[in-house]
Amino acid sequence: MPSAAFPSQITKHYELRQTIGSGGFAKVKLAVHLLTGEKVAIKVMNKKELGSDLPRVQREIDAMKNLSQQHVCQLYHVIRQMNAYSWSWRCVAVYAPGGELFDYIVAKDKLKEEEARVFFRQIVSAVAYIHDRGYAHRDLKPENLLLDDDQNIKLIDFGLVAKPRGGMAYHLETCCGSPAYAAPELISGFPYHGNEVDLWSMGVLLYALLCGFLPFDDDNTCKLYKLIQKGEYEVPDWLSPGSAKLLSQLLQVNPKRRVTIKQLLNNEWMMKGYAAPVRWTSRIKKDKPDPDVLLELASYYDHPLDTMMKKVLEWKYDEVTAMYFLLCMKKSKGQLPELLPRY
Ligand SMILES: O=C(Nc1ccc2c(c1)CCNCC2)c1ccc(Br)cc1
Repeated sequence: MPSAAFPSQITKHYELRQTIGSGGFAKVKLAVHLLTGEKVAIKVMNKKELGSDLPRVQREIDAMKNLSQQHVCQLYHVIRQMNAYSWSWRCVAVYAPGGELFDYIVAKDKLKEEEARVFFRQIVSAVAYIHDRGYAHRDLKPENLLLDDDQNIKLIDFGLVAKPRGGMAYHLETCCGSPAYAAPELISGFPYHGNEVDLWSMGVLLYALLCGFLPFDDDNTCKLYKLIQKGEYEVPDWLSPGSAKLLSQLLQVNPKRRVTIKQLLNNEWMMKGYAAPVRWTSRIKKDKPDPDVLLELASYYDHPLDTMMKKVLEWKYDEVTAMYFLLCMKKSKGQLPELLPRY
């Protein structure tokens, strides 16, 4: 156990604040990065809650290290504490002051089509990006979609992500995710394709955004599964014909008839009021670090610029990676010249 004399890696770089989320096997705490003053979220996972599900933690961390996009929650720093008897992981990531999209929908009852479209375009952007990188999320639901301080979507919780060997063509055998958002083929136990499962969950998500309740809902899980496998749901009269049509394209029981993520990018409903298809490629260029931030880091660590560039490009998700991303955040808020203390 770290003592006051030997501060843990966490307290060396972060000031822990209140718990902002907990559930399942993880707890999320708000924290402040001491050097930049930026707020971060720290997801604490330990063996006690996870049981032997260490692979799930490893999957989530590996996925988050490979995913960097404007609508995917950015991982900053991974701190693991292992001893002979146990282990714990702390993932430092973007803090989302807007909280969960779930709470936003509950507070507003349901969203107008125009507002739902803004969010859904960002969700499609995030999913198109992770699918292109060969990942299926498999647990898409409003609780795993957070809102940042500009009310932009940040996708989290890659604990159930699947990166089948050879991209998305392989069937995934495991059943997972949250029942109300689970695709028929997933709950039937048949082999399924992760990307098709994600599209079904996005249909349930869009329905929840537009209606304020779920298309398939029953307290009894078996009855819920039967409803999902039948694929019949209520179409409230406030839904526009365009919304109803898109929902029918997403909530197709036969995954081969379901709309694909690429078709969604310029789908008629998605394009209403917009001049361009959904932009899904990443605006974050990890292979070309920001020169202003590099300069600030090189000055702080007292390294030549090319040495600092090499250290950043190792992407170790240590304090250097955290400093890089947090200084990028400060630059985006016009605060970069605020010099870091020099030792
Ligand atoms: O910011 C996060 N979560 C969050 C959840 C709920 C709320 C917030 C953040 C904002 C604080 N008020 C309560 C509402 C968050 C960020 C990254 C990760 Br990984 C996991 C959670």
